[in-house]
Amino acid sequence: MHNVVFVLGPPGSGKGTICAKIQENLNYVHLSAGDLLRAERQREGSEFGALIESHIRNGSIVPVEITCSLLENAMKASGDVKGFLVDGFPRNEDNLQGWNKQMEGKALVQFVLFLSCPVPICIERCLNRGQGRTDDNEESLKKRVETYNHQTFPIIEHFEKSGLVREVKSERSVDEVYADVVKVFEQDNQ
Ligand SMILES: Nc1ncnc2c1ncn2[C@@H]1O[C@H](COP(=O)(O)OP(=O)(O)OP(=O)(O)O)[C@@H](O)[C@H]1O
Ligand SMILES: Nc1ccn([C@H]2C[C@H](O)[C@@H](COP(=O)(O)O)O2)c(=O)n1
Ligand SMILES: [Mg+2]
Repeated sequence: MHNVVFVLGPPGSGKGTICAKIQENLNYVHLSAGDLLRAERQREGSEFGALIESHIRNGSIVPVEITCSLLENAMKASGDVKGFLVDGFPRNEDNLQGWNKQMEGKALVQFVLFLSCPVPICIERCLNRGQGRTDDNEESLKKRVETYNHQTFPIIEHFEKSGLVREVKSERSVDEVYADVVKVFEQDNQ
């Protein structure tokens, strides 16, 4: 049974940055759904490359059959670990239903780490990110924020109903955000 922490928040809220620090210090394995999709997009012979690129540019969400299989394969390849940080997933109802169907009996969701951050700050961070992403531009970001507000935030509200959400405000410095994230993991592991 894989232990899983979902990490959600608007684009640019710091999910990847914080997950990298958790992986380094708290023995969780960071799986970014976005990174896995970008790798699949580039994979020689992938039948999904064009589809993935179109969704990424459009800020829309790739069908869960593709994303969830990439996540499950990555978990299987990681062997026996303390747990997984599943970054940027589930991002919509299709993701959630697909996860429940494919991962039933295989994964236990400990909690959802929600990095909340005002959208203008998020957009500024993405525009200054400098990683050459095809979706770090005004047009894609507008659509990504729309997707977050209308499709992803309802998923956070779904988990909130079960008391699984741990919100950390992430407009502060990385160190301040991370200090509070460590407290969340410490409280959960008590
Ligand atoms: N607390 C912070 N303060 C200032 N800059 C930050 C903070 N956290 C992350 N950043 C910077 O903001 C940018 C976006 O961070 P990151 O890639 O971690 O966000 P994300 O939530 O994974 O975004 P996306 O959903 O687009 O992948 C990066 O350039 C990162 O260095
Ligand atoms: N569950 C997911 C996660 C990501 N994607 C696509 C669409 C996102 O805008 C893009 C980038 O994700 P990020 O690196 O910003 O977390 O990847 C998706 O379709 N489904
Ligand atoms: Mg990210």
